[in-house]
Amino acid sequence: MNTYYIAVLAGDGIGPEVVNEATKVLDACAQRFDFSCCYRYAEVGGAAIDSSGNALPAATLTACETSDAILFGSVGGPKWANLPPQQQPERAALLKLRQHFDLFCNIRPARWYDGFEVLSPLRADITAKGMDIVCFRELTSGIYFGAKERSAEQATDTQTYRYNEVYSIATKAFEAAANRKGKVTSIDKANVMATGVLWRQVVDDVAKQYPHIKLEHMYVDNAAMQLIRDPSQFDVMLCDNLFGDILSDELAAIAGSLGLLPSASINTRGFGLYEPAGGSAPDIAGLGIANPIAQILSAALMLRYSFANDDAACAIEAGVAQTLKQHQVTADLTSNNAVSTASVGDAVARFISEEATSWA
Ligand SMILES: NC(=O)C1=CN([C@@H]2O[C@H](COP(=O)(O)OP(=O)(O)OC[C@H]3O[C@@H](n4cnc5c(N)ncnc54)[C@H](O)[C@@H]3O)[C@@H](O)[C@H]2O)C=CC1
Ligand SMILES: CC(C)CC(=O)C(=O)O
Ligand SMILES: [Mg+2]
Repeated sequence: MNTYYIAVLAGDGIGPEVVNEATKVLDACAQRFDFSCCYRYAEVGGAAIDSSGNALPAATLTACETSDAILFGSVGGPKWANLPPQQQPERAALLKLRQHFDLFCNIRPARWYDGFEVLSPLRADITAKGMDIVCFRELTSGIYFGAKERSAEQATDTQTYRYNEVYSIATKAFEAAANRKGKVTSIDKANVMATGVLWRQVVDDVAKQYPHIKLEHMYVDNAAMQLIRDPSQFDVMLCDNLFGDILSDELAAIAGSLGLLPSASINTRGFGLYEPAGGSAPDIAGLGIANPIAQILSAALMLRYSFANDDAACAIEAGVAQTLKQHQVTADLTSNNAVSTASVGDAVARFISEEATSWA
């Protein structure tokens, strides 16, 4: 029987609540698909600052380095927002982990689900019903990692992209498109940014190796508008670090909620960190109402990308679709009869256990 070694870093805000549901679902999968999970729980983010003064303690890094994958909740919140920038949980823990493990490739799939009431006005628009998009975001370079300066009078962030960095993420996007609808939309701001011009040139170079893939370039401002106007026109979106961060929250809103959007951040060796696209949601933390689906679907991506267990990943995704269809949804997706975070996790886990025979 395979054992999957997983570092579990729940972090702050809703992190612990939703991570708990993801491990519940993983345990149901382990029983059904005959593997075992060895969890290495470790502190990260604001919680780690509070207990040890360090957002990414050495023991946490060791837990990650000795595991096959990281299941990550979220970090940050108002309690730590006034720390010096280098010590804040988002930079000192999350960006550091992304950089340490070279997790250059961030994958955020966003799709339309049936069956729950529409709170987002975008969901009322029939065009959103065709949405099935995967966003490939460059994750370890660009403006988040460039040199920064700040004085009382001015502040500077620097964006640098190297040919190889763009090449690597673009190749991942084209590979994905070859197994999907065969279209890549590359997002940039080449009309005003030097990095945008380089980005476009490199993507054109990569495209030459994929003659059957349709490539279109789109400026980011137009992309933000086109997504709302007609998300079904997109298949694979290819973005730099900043634009991918922003547009993926938009994807989540079109799908219905930030609580639906998972992410995989992987390196060339298949090692990955799996986390919801959203943050620690301090406004709802501790209330038992956070949507755990983004975290649960992130666990599915972990099974697919780090453990090559597509059957178990598909079972989770089917369980999520079924749970949404049966209107077992948290308050972000309905104005009446919302269920708790734990109830959604229970419903997905039950589906995996009870529908086990049909997945044999
Ligand atoms: N990967 C990470 O750890 C990230 C951390 N953050 C940090 O999280 C903190 C809060 O940031 P915000 O800008 O408020 O963004 P956020 O993503 O935490 O929340 C934005 C809105 O979406 C809602 N939301 C998010 N996830 C949800 C879920 N699973 N179920 C239901 N509703 C959900 C929140 O309640 C809030 O109204 C900040 O410290 C920020 O830096 C933000 C993004 C990513
Ligand atoms: C620290 C932030 C860059 C995290 C975030 O917003 C994201 O990865 O989507
Ligand atoms: Mg973000």
